[in-house]
Amino acid sequence: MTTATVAGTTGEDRSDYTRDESRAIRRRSLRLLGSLVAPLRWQLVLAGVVLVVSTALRVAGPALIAYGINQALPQVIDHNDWMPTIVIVAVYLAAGVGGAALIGWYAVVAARLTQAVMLDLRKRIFVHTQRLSLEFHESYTSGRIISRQTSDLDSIRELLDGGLNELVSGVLYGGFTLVALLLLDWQSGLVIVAAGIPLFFLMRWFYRHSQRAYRESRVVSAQVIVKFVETMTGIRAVKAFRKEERNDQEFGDLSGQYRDVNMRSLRLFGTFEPGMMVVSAFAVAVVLLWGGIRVGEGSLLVGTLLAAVLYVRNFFAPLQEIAMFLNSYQSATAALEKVSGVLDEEPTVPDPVAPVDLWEARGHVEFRDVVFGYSDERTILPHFSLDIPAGQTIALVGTTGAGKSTLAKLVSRFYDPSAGEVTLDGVDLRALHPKDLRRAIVMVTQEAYLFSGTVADNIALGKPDATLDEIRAAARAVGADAFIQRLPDGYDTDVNKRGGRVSAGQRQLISFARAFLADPAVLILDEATASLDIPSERQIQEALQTLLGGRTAIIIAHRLSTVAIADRVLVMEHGEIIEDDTPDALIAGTGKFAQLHAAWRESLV
Ligand SMILES: Nc1ncnc2c1ncn2[C@@H]1O[C@H](COP(=O)(O)OP(=O)(O)OP(=O)(O)O)[C@@H](O)[C@H]1O
Repeated sequence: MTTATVAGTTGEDRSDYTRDESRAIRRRSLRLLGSLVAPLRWQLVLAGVVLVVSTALRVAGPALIAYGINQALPQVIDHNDWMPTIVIVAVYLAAGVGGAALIGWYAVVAARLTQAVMLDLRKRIFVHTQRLSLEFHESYTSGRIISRQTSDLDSIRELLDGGLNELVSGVLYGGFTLVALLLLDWQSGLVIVAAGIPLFFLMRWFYRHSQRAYRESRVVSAQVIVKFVETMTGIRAVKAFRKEERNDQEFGDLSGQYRDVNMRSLRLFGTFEPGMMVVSAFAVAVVLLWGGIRVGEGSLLVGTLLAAVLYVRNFFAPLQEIAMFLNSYQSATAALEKVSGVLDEEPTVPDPVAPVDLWEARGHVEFRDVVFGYSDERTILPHFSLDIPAGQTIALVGTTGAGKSTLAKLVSRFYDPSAGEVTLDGVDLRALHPKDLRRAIVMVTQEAYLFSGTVADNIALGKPDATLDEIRAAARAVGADAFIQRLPDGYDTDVNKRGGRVSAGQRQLISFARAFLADPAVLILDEATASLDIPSERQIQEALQTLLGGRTAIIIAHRLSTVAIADRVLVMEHGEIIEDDTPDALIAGTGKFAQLHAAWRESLV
């Protein structure tokens, strides 16, 4: 089981994991890797066989040279017999060309495997993060998600593309070389075995230190991306509040930190690689010296000594590659840890296992003794009950932070209550299939987000199979048709192109058309008309009347003028309803709403 302190994305920004936490994270990463390669196992086996055969052919080279010098050459010198030499040369060539061809084939197979794994992982991250609940996205910034999808995936690809191949082929090559050397001249083979001791310690030292450095590097790299994305997405606020200089400073600090962490890991590499070269030089020197003495004594043939020297050198060459692997491995495991954390997150509003059918909702919404808080520390709605009959229009008013948007989020099931239930036509929202829920309940938010594409595409979001006539009818109903007609390409205007840019009020109208087309039983409206000028507000009030007709509506009313179209007004404070009546009755009374209304009327004169 995953340790709670590092479950999912918890503790993601730390780099000081305990042994148990490290183990839990490693297990999670391996599980992910396993699930990625499982469907490709037969291709992996094929790649493995190709690699073993090609490595064996490559390792045969020095042994063939030794044979040629020791056995075939004397035949030429003593008997002018070229046959053995020709045979050896032919075999040597065949092994070389065969090994090269197989390596070429292996490279293609391995690349195909890598691309398959990357495709799967990329899609999984997208599908999964999109599925995660709003709660996750509200705390895990988009910058961090971008960093998972970009730099982390790149590190993993680098590992699979280069590193892993190098490790497997390096280990195989080293192993085969050692066996060949032991068979050819066991005394030289022992030199390699002895060199293994300092090599082991050197590798362990490098691995331990670089693991930490790479983890830190991933954390800081994500912070750099988060800062960048946050600044660019909030560029209007940045400019409005002249935050540029402070941002420059903060971004500069983070980038400097990123450079320092990278320098640290590169410096480790700067000690590790020369260390290996020294061990390699000593090993070759010892084999050459000891072999030379034995050749002098007549107990070793020159060809064997040459092959032994070649083998020792060849043995160390892939070790450099393995060091490269450790480098990309550290970076990729740190990335894999983060990615596996995101993929381990579960939606906090899970889909029902056995959904209740609700094809045609009437729109009766009820809060039954609901308790809700965004965290355990603070309750926003303490024992909240509310009954909204089908077809009623509710206006929610109240001080800022009273819990109006929270109510809306619960009705949309962006969150689930911690106790009690929210029902639609008597069915707990948790039991509804997401498709039924989204068809029955639509929330129009303040931001009225437009996706890239045409105006028609944006309206059609409400009903993907809508015809252009339906789209136009919806736009006409909410009074959006006139301005859309005036856009450069009418309904086909690209909203992201300069000429297609629409104003805040027009955006709001497009999102009304979208909701009208969706025709939900329950419409929630986070009504943000505060920024609109009076003519467009009037236009929007008219659009609202059309939009709300014949359905249950919950309007978070920021402007008291909206309240007039409601059947019922709820005044909220600290997560409770303090007044609940028709607008006229409330205005005639002496309560909070009457005071608010009186103050508002005065402000109009
Ligand atoms: N995602 C969140 N995480 C934690 N707390 C939150 C979150 N969203 C809102 N809150 C808190 O819940 C309380 C109710 O917020 P809510 O947005 O429902 O108020 P509201 O009545 O809609 O306010 P406003 O009129 O300003 O939009 C506030 O105290 C707010 O700090």
